[in-house]
Amino acid sequence: MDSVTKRYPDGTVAVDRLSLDVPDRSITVLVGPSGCGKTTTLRMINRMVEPTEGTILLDGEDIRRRPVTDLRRSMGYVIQNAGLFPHRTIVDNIATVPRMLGWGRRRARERAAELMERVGLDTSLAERYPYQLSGGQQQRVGVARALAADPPVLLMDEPFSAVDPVVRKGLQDELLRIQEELGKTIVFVTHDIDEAVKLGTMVAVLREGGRLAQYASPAELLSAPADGFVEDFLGADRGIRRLSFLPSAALELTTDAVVPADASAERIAASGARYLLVTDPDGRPLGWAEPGELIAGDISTDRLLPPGRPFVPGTDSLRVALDCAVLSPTGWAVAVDAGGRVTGIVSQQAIGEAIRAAHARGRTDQAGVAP
Ligand SMILES: Nc1ncnc2c1ncn2[C@@H]1O[C@H](COP(=O)(O)OP(=O)(O)OP(=O)(O)O)[C@@H](O)[C@H]1O
Repeated sequence: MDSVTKRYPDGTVAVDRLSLDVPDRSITVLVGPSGCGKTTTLRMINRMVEPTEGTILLDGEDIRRRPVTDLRRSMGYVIQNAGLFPHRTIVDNIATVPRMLGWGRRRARERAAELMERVGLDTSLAERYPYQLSGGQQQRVGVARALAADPPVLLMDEPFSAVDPVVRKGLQDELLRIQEELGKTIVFVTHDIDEAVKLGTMVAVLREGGRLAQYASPAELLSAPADGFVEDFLGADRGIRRLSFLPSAALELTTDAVVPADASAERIAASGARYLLVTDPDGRPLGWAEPGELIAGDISTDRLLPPGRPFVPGTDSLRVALDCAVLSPTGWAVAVDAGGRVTGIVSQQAIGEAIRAAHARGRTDQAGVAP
């Protein structure tokens, strides 16, 4: 998208010289306050709105050179409240585009059933009408319908805004999974920065007047907002949210204070730690105790403090590790492997040091300083 401007006939400049390079097979999110031109931008991509100036290229070709019907067929479109046809059943809603493309009824219905499964809908809902589905289910139908003809591009305009936070999280997770499986190029509009940061490979923050404030990856956005507008828009806790993009794999774990429930008196005394983490015979965490409270060979679990939520280094972020440490009754986070067996513990202080080190590395990387 190269220096694209949309001026509506009444003079409103909805989008002002917007240039964006949308990467293939990833999710690009357009985010910003109400009226900043997100929907207009999205609709210029499928030519529901024609730009006043500038060019939009798809695979290097100016979209104005493609017949509109052809262009739209290569782009699934999902809107808020799904926009389903109320008098058609779910399966017929999903099969709409394949039928328009001349597919036989049976093949189109089979495709619809396959897509229902893909978006997490029970196929027993196929013969219902949209009003007989919950908002979240309708949104899933909307996604399935947009995917029906297997378009390479999906345009999504606030698709999950009308559902409650729990359903919304489920829909977001589902979209990330679908994207990973199908490798679609998705342009996603939202006014919710948390949704943008969660879903986006790249995030374009727009400001009033349809101007681009910043175009960056979520991690870059949170660590280096371009200006005060972006910083305000990101909200107060961006420091913590940024930790979601830092891995916990490099945390240094210690096992000195990890003891099995049948530990000897020498082992208990040898740790020298203020708190010991007691594990069961399989190595799973049972709870915390002070060494003086433990009787060798007879550690009764009902006297232990709860172990707290564990984290999995390599899978979980530093944000999760820090959260585990903050919630732990001892201030130490418990690290486990995929099977839930303790691999070590790490203190809040050590996590704090790892965060500082990661930030320092980030600053060096941004400055482009050679080691
Ligand atoms: N058909 C139109 N004619 C005139 N002005 C319009 C038209 N459509 C949109 N606008 C104006 O263009 C600006 C951008 O609108 P747009 O819908 O693209 O914003 P948005 O960021 O998607 O907003 P929201 O989050 O509220 O949906 C707004 O000021 C809007 O009032």
